[in-house]
Parts: sequence; C-alpha cells; structure tokens
Amino acid sequence: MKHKILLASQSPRRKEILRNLGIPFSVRQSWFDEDLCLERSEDPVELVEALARGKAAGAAEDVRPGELVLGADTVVVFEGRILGKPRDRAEALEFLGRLSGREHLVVTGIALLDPVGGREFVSHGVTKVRMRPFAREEMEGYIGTGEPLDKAGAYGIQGYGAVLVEGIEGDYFNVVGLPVGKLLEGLREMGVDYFAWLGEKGMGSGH
Ligand SMILES: Cc1cn([C@H]2C[C@H](O)[C@@H](COP(=O)(O)OP(=O)(O)OP(=O)(O)O)O2)c(=O)[nH]c1=O
Repeated sequence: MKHKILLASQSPRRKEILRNLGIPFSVRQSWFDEDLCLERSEDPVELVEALARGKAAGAAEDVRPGELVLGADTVVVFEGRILGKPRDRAEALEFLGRLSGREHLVVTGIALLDPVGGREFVSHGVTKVRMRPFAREEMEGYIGTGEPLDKAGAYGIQGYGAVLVEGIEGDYFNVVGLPVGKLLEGLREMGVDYFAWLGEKGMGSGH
C-alpha cells in the first residue's frame, strides 16, 4: 500500500523538515483551534501531546487507506513555566530576558493517526537548549527582525535566533518543531519502513 502523510500544520518549518526527509505529504487544514482548547494541561508533555492529537484529529476526515495524519505542537519550558508564542513584542522581550544566559527545555508533541486502520501513535521529544547571555539591545534588535513573534519561547533556532544559542542537548529538529526520531518510530509502528518508502518509485518527494 502506498503511504502518504497528511500534515495538519501551517508551520513552514514542519513542511520543510518533511520535504528534506523526502516524505510524500500534503498539507491539510485542521478545524482544531489550540487557543479555544479548554482542557489545557499545566503539564508540558500532556499539553503538547493533547494539542498535537487535537490538530491531527481535526484534519482526519475523508482519509483514504494508507494516508496518515500528522500533528505537532511545540512549547518552551523555563523553570516549570510553559512559554508558548509571545502575544506581542513586550512579551517577546520578557521571554527572551528570562531565557538569556540560562537553560530551558523545548518540548514537541507529535501525533500520527491512521484513521482508516483505527490506530494512533502519540509521543513527544525533549531538547535542552542553553542560551548565551544577551544584552537588551540584542533582544530588541532580534525582535525588530519580526522572527520571534510566531515562535514558542520567542526565538527560532533555525533563523537569526541561532546566534542566541550556546548549545543544545537532544534532537535539533525537535526544537524547530518536529522530533524526527519519534516520527520514524511512529511510522514504524504504522508499518511504514522509511528507507523502503524513499526507494519506492513515483512518489512525489520534492527531491
Ligand atoms: C523554539 C522554537 C520554536 N519554533 C516554532 C515551532 C512551531 O512552529 C512554533 C510553535 O507553535 P506551534 O503551535 O507548535 O505550531 P504553529 O502554530 O507554528 O503551526 P501549526 O499549529 O499549524 O502546526 O514555534 C521554531 O520554529 N524554532 C524554535 O527554535
């Protein structure tokens, strides 16, 4: 059976990661609205797994055999507090001020659903990120690029925000928004062999 991912995400980063992995996918709109999600857990792992599952479930209508729906959600956790996307520039400055010179965790939930087979895989990745100390002018300069505003924790490691990072421990792609090791694990559970998949002819992979 030919498999394909239906990506329940508007995130350009997640699309790029799948494209680079050569995975056949198309983007699906999800009706799930994370801002309207009432049962938001205080526990980061529970939260990102529930949001990832909600996003995927919200795009799981009219799915054909072999199609797997993928959802993900990323948060930053600093001293036990969950930092999502900043509301505005002032909050971005506040987030960056906290992260400066310290360590935090990036937690990304992932959900892979096989609606036809009635199976699901839900998991998460955790990466430790250490930031260098940065001055207020640097933070303001960075916010001025506009990059932090749509990103959990108010930075993007894959963009200009790279210069703020001293080092990481764990999966880099988990920080960008998709834990690729967990994705592979989920695919395996759904009976998809990644390398055999890549070898199949006639699959639009973008490579
Ligand atoms: C920490 C960090 C976060 N991010 C991004 C990943 C996520 O896209 C975003 C967190 O928001 P999410 O709600 O996880 O995702 P999204 O709204 O961008 O996309 P969708 O809900 O449609 O799937 O922050 C980076 O791009 N780089 C980073 O270094």
